[in-house]
Amino acid sequence: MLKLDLTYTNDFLSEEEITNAESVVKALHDDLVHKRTPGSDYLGWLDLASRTLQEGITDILEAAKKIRDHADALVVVGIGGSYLGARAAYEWVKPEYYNQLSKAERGGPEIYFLGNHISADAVSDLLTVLKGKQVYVNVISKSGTTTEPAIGFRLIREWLIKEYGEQETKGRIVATTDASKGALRKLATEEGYKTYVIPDDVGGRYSVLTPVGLLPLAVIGVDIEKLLQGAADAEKAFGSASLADNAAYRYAVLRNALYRKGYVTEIFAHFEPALHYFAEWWKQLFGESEGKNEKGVFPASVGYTTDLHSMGQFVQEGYRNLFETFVHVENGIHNVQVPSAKNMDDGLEYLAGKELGWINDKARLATQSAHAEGGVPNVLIQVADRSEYTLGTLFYFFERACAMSGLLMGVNPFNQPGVENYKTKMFQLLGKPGYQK
Ligand SMILES: O=P(O)(O)OC[C@H]1O[C@H](O)[C@H](O)[C@@H](O)[C@@H]1O
Repeated sequence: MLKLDLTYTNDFLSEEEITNAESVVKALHDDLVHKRTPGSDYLGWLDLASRTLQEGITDILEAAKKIRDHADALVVVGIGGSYLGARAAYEWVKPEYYNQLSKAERGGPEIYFLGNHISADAVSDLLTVLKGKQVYVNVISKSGTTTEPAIGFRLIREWLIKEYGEQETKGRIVATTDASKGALRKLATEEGYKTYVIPDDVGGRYSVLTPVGLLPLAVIGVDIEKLLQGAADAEKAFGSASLADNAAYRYAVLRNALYRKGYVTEIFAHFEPALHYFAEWWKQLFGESEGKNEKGVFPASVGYTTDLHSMGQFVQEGYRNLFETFVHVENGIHNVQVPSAKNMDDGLEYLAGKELGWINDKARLATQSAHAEGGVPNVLIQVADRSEYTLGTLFYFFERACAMSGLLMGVNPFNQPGVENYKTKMFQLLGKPGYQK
């Protein structure tokens, strides 16, 4: 399902330093599955995929088909956990220039994201692109009160009303939010929007396999059943208490052991542009889960080989507090060969006829070896391909690993109290009622 290769951590950590954690992991695993951990109200993700498959996804698929049949463009409004999972899966599964393909080639509407910033320029640029298109909106907010998506939604809703009138607009909006609380739930009820519920027991950064991710992904033709199946199978594959059998727990123990040795920054490294937003999703997952009580591994990311020409110097020789986690996709979608061009004199003829995938992989092997030599331990996680199934397994692998890692670190991996501080200060500056100094 997924291979965890520790070849390049062996010089930095002994196997004993990992197996020593066996009994602690067993105890924490017991707490996790019996819902006795800190934040145990947020453990709905543990078996979310298998439960969702059992309950069925017909309603989501039907709603998605309706939008697919009528829309030229879907605008997804959300931030953080209500944004990154869908974006990660879209970019993982679909071609890099999906929106630029013809509708027939795409098989679904274009997709755009809004509400993940407060930039007037970015909003205006999006509205320009939407002109003349049949637009549908999926607004997503668990709390229903987050400033960025609330602003984004106001703007796109006003745009829809101008284009299609009040009545028709209501049929073009789907709201994904809390079952009963929050401003978005209230508005959706008043306006009669179609709605989906984000379960109470699933936090934002663990919500990609709820309607938060499933609806927009189904609209653009991502096979959400396979995505869920991958995660459901991962529930079993990474459900064992034993470190020997559970790669997710092994990875969790490893990053804690490295952390205790001073490797306090983890760089998620990949060699495929399609994984860029997966890395962004991963950063929120680990950053919000662990970064508290003045603890936590700082999650960063790089896209190689691009960043070997920018960050590569630092990783090789800079301040030594780094370790890397490589996620390697074994089989790309396309095969491309280097063409022969004898008159170019660029020293590349020895690679004529070679596959780019093969060259990319040699670059990855060389990077892992060089960085380890430079004092950067690195972990390799190998997955088969860019299929929905594989992605589902990887989402779950990291969720499970993150929960265990945070618990090992002694923090509550399921809250994010620190995020409120900037919000309070911003509300004071904005003059929000009730927030005056
Ligand atoms: O879905 P929402 O309630 O709008 O929240 C969106 C995001 O914003 C917050 O401030 C949190 O830090 C995130 O954990 C959350 O995913």
